[in-house]
Amino acid sequence: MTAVGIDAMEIWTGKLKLDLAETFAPAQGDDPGKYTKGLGLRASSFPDVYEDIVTMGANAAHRLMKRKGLTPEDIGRIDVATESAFDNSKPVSTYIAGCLEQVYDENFHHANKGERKFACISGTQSLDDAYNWIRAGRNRGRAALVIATDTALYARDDPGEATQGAGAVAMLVDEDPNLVELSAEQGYGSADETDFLKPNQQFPSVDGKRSVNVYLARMREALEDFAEVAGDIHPGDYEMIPFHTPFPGMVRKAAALGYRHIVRGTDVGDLLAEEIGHQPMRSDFETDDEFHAAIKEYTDALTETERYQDWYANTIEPTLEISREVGNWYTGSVHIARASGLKHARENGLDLDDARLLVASYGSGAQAEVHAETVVPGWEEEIGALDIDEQIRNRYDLSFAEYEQVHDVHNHETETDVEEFTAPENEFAFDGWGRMGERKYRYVE
Ligand SMILES: CC(=O)CC(=O)SCCNC(=O)CCNC(=O)[C@H](O)C(C)(C)COP(=O)(O)OP(=O)(O)OC[C@H]1O[C@@H](n2cnc3c(N)ncnc32)[C@H](O)[C@@H]1OP(=O)(O)O
Repeated sequence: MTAVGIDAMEIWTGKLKLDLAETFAPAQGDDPGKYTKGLGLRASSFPDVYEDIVTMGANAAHRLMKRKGLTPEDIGRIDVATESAFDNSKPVSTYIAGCLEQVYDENFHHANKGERKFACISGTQSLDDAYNWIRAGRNRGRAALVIATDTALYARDDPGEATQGAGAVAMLVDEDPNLVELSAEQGYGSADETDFLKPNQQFPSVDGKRSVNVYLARMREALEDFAEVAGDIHPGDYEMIPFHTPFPGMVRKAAALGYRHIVRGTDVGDLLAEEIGHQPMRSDFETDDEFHAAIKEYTDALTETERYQDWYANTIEPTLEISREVGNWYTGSVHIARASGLKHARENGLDLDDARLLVASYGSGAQAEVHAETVVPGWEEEIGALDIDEQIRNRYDLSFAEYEQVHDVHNHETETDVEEFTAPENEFAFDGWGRMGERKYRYVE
């Protein structure tokens, strides 16, 4: 079977930065440790006044096409995943194709375009769609462009405000990929949940604490389902595990639960039992409360072991480096986690040729999905082409008063006239409104 997977990717961060410890925490009257240690975040990215989900997605896609020497005729499909769409009918992919057509002689008239919605997991679902389209032999030798783009903004003073972010990830899905090959096996954990939703509103209604528990419950189901189809998982099977990362503290919780689950019945589980005792079993306790207290105590002890901490430092920590600087990008989040892990490996001289990744996606509402990926030779060159560190460094550092203005600029309910903080250059920028209320864009040299 020909390998199908991600051939190349590009990342585009919103060009403004809100420093959470230095700027946001003091204004909120919070201890900076809540952000840096508790949530695990240093900063959030925000779009400048001329940026939105279309410009960020189009800019990421344009860089990708330029670097790979592609023209619109090479692309048979453009799928955009977002939970920040501003139109219930016209998909963002048509806006992005329109932008790209300004800079290419050819057009995308024969490319299938769509928009995927299922909260943050729709980025991964769009990869599935592209994978299936190629596997079905419907691609006529062409590749698919998958773009995950979001402005993850919350209402002012919502607890979620600490985890905001904005950016886009563009991925080229093709046969014989140069980055990762996707596995056919997938595990799902899916249920009708009311934890985070936007019923015809821009900013989410969130039950934050519940959303954390729903994430963990669905992720556990997905892991169990994946093991059913792919076989038992050993902690040594996967070099890295990129998770959906709304904030790194969420992944800290998910990783501990995942590890506890996968070591059961393994040699690693036996060694841990000698050190901290066996995992509590429900049948040993009279009540659920007693059982849950014992599980918490066991998990706390587990995360203190050197064995767990080594595994976490190698398998999880590298995937969180970009996220700590940019916040939650919803649909793009798990894809920056993958890029972050691979970038760390390249910078530290790790040989990941043919290494396996376990990729764990999540979307509120709620669904988790787990699949495996194989890193393919060529990955170092692809990852080495990313300039995300430079983009992160070059962001304009907002004062709190400026942050308040920027939040208003992107709030659909408020009208405010704010000067741009950075100057667009060689990129697409928002250019005002059309006669039917559509957004217009231009390429700025
Ligand atoms: C949205 C998606 O993308 C989909 C999902 O993944 S859903 C799952 C994640 N949910 C979200 O991201 C929803 C949006 N976020 C939120 O609603 C909120 O940010 C939140 C509920 C996650 C946390 O908000 P909060 O209640 O204000 O924070 P709070 O729980 O007090 O503090 C956060 C952490 O910092 C710790 N902390 C607080 N102050 C601290 C300090 N000074 N030093 C160190 N740690 C500190 C807390 O103990 C807590 O850690 P634990 O959860 O491990 O106990």
